[in-house]
Amino acid sequence: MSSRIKIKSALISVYYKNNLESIIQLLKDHDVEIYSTGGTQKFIEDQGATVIPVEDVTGYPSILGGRVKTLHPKVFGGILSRREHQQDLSDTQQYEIPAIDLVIVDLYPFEETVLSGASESDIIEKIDIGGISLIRAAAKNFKDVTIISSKDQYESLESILKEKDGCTDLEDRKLLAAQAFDVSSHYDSLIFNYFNQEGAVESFKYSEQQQQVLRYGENPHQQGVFHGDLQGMFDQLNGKALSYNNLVDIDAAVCLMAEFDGEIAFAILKHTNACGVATGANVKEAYLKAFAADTVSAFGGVLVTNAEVDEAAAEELNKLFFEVLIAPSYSEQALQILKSKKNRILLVQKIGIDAKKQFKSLLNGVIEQDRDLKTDSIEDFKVVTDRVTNAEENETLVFASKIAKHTKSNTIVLAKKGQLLSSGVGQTSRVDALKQAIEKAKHFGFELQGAVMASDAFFPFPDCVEIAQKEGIEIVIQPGGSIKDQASIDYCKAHNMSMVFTGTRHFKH
Ligand SMILES: NC(=O)c1ncn([C@@H]2O[C@H](COP(=O)(O)O)[C@@H](O)[C@H]2O)c1NC=O
Repeated sequence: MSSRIKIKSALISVYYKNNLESIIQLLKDHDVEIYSTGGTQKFIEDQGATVIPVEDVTGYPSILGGRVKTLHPKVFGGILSRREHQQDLSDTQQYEIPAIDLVIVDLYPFEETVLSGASESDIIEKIDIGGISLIRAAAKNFKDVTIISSKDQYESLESILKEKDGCTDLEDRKLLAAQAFDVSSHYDSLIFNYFNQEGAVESFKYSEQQQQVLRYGENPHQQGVFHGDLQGMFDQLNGKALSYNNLVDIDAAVCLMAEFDGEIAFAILKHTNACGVATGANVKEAYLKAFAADTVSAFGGVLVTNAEVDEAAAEELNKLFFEVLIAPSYSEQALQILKSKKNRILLVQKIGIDAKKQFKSLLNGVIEQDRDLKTDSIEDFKVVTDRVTNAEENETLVFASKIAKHTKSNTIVLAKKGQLLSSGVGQTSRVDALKQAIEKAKHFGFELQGAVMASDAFFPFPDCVEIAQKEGIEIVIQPGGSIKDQASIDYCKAHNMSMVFTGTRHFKH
């Protein structure tokens, strides 16, 4: 079988007409017979090309407001007929069905319409039926037909036609068919998810059309790929390619930093946990306070801030060996300083995370949950002791609870005004988490008198408040909810401590 096919006829039906001009010119140059639908036909004719209206083939006008225009045996017969199949040949001859060698479609913009907040009826009208059918038919018959299933593929069609003198090869057509089924299945997944917002149909469809191959997976002998639009979220200004672990840490860093709205903050993360977090009057101050919490763990860390990195901050940051820095922007001078290390990954974060759901593969499936979008605020506080907290203490409690929320369970966070002192992370018991936090804070020279203690989940026993009180910690924030809450409350009351309940647990597994 000769795999190279000369394109003699094309059906073009596209929503967005732009960038089609050079394709039309090429088809004209190769004397390709062009069939087309209403708006597309007009656009092509304006380019000076002759077009056969699809109505001339079907014998029907476009009806039902455009819901039916190409859906006809004379169109689909011309696409689906196998050129070397006797029965197909005699059928197409008998019914005078013209062969169509190339199909170019750009679908109605369903996703764009949903995102625009359009009404349900407008959204329904943007479900393309004829176009998707053309795409699937042409892709099925890739042995004989070339399918261009989106405006994003015009450039590749142009180069194939130029390079191969108006012809396509089997490999081209098969690859384009795979791309076509990618387009059609992605389109249908979006429609399904729109229809199944309440989850009535027990099925999971997650579709991403972009991907980035990562430096490697969790370890160098594992391969890794990110499925999604990384470039839409970050500009990488410097450094080596991102790895799987980088992305896991970057995600944790970005989620933590999203908690700090309206104040300059800086965080240093290792293996998804913060080892330094602080707010400050400027990035340099916030960084130095964050770094002070653990000058050892910061080595090789993932750093994040929510304000422009200026020269003063960059000079300090440059003294540290770190893996990744994420910021909304960098001054020219800061960039010059930070780019001095060629492997150092510098990212500009352009947008936040707007996903409402989280997914993870486990066992032989995928687990899904709502993202934890609850940030504990002073309005949530319920003081359960006689000693109440003042405004400044409340601010520190909010600060500490934000960090606890983004730290692996079990965690205990110790903080003073706008500064993480230490935390115990991912421990199998809450007491161990507290002991780890106390030891770390002391190691890095912090005085615990006046510090607050935040816990991601309730205290099952009064042991943590006892240990904390003996270290001079007098203010505690926790969700509450243990059947033994009263034991911790009684201990706090007996020792003139304050205890605040938030009512929301923040486990992070
Ligand atoms: N109904 C049909 O038979 C049909 N055939 C093609 N389309 C779509 O109509 C659009 C082009 O329409 P026009 O050329 O009239 O601007 C394309 O996005 C194409 O995918 C159709 N429209 C929707 O289903």
